Amino acid sequence: MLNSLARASVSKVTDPIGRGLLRSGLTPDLITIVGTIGVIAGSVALLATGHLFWGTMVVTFFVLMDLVDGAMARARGYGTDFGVVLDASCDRIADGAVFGALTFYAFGQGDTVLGVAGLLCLVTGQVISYVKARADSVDLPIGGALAERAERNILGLVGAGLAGLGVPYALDVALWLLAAAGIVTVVQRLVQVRQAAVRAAADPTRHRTGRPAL
Ligand SMILES: CCCCCCCC/C=C\CCCCCCCC(=O)OC[C@H](COP(=O)(O)O[C@@H]1[C@H](O)[C@H](OP(=O)(O)O)[C@@H](O)[C@H](O)[C@H]1O)OC(=O)CCCCCCC/C=C\CCCCCCCC
Ligand SMILES: Nc1ccn([C@@H]2O[C@H](COP(=O)(O)O)[C@@H](O)[C@H]2O)c(=O)n1
Ligand SMILES: [Mg+2]
Ligand SMILES: [Mg+2]
Repeated sequence: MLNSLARASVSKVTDPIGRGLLRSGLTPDLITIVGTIGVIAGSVALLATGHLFWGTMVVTFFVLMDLVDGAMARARGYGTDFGVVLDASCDRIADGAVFGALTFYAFGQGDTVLGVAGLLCLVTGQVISYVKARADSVDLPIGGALAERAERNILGLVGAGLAGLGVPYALDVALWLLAAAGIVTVVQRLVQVRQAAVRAAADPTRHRTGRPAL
């Protein structure tokens, strides 16, 4: 949702940053990798150990680098196939680190209910993206959805940041909302794929190669 709504406005901020970083000799791939390592480090060292406020700050800074590598690719004039795969793979690793760390923290506190919410966020977040990737791989383009990556990161990080500031139940509310939205979004994406497949099957111009059932 935010991806389609906010992308153009966010680009007004990230595009000049991307141009500057490119001029300084850095590459989009390097920014993708540094951003991911930063998210992992912040998640493991701070979020997982209960330093929720500073963990949120550090992770947010590095998560935002994911918006800058694309801006650098645009400033350079082209993205690469490797960049597309690297960017999406690093997104999955970063998401796993954030929600894995919050889950670890919750279980470490003896809060099994919060831990289960964290696990649901972790798994549904990965599945939401996986369904889209598999649909892309069989040429079934699908549109936006309820809890895409930006929404997942914002909800998880705002919950963790507010909990770090001492707001009671902030993380519980955020993770349970996200777990519910995540489950709804998995179903929504599968329905979108089904509808796209039905449309494709009815399209006489679509090239059918036929696929061996492996
Ligand atoms: C009083 C509060 C105290 C608590 C403190 C809170 C502090 C901060 C709290 C929260 C802020 C969190 C910000 C997190 C922003 C996350 C943005 C983000 O994740 O964007 C990624 C998203 C998608 O990116 P991609 O296209 O690269 O990735 C695709 C995605 O992974 C798909 O997965 P799916 O969505 O399907 O599950 C894959 O399918 C696909 O393959 C993959 O390519 O980008 C967007 O959605 C763009 C819009 C983002 C809007 C975010 C608003 C952020 C706010 C400010 C931006 C300012 C920019 C400054 C840049 C500075 C850089 C250092
Ligand atoms: N290392 C990279 C990273 C990204 N790209 C290109 O940018 C697109 C993603 O941009 P975001 O702002 O959404 O991260 C990606 O699909 C690639 O086209 C790249 O080439 N190399
Ligand atoms: Mg990126
Ligand atoms: Mg990305």
